[in-house]
Amino acid sequence: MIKINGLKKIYGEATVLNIPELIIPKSQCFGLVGNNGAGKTTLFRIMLDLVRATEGIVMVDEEDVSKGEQWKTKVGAYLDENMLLSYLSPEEYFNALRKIYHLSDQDLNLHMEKFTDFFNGEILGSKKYIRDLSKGNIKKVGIAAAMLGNPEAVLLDEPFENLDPSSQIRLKKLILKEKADHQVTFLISSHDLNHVIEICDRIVLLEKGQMIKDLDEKNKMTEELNSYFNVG
Ligand SMILES: Nc1ncnc2c1ncn2[C@@H]1O[C@H](COP(=O)(O)OP(=O)(O)OP(=O)(O)O)[C@@H](O)[C@H]1O
Repeated sequence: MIKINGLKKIYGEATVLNIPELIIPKSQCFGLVGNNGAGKTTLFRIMLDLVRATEGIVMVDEEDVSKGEQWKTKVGAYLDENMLLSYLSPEEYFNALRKIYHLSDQDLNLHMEKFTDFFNGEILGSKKYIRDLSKGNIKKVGIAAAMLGNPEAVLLDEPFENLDPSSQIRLKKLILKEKADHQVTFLISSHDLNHVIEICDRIVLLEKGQMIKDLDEKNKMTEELNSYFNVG
């Protein structure tokens, strides 16, 4: 379970995030939406202790992420290309992660098998370094890496961006299957309302760092989000 309390991030005079309380239970597929600059990436970065909050606390299973290390074995994430070792081939990268997570070759092979359709024959055996893959294929490496090591929660920033339509559909299936089979909690930020509405149990709408909607009824998500984003 992820708990946020009194979280604020202030840059100079600007408060870019202000979340009094947010609790994300185990196995929830949590969608985060909001216009450019709303604070989605900042929230994810603070949750992963990549950026320090000005005030407040993020807890993963009762552990403050800015103080402990144990949570790192429970959380996988892909925010951007900076999280990868782009000078490695995908195989070399996955194998390095396999060693970090103390997985066997067989564990890694089983994990890779889950991504066969998603990779579409373009990732493994491509004889390319990660940096030389297309943007969409780099994203696929990052997403597969985020799900390696049996994390309890996976944070994905704009996972559908740069993916072709078939890959977007395959990713939605992968997320739903991981959630159903292993009760993985997913936190997904996206500008694609249709995708998040389809797969998320709950969607929070951020505006200028504030949570202005917290929606958990499927039939209301479409109406509420369309009316908010319809700039007509
Ligand atoms: N290092 C920084 N210094 C100053 N301001 C920053 C810094 N990092 C982020 N911000 C500001 O924080 C606000 C939130 O940015 P953030 O990237 O979290 O938004 P976002 O919702 O992820 O946007 P997008 O949809 O465009 O990716 C923006 O106004 C941004 O300019």
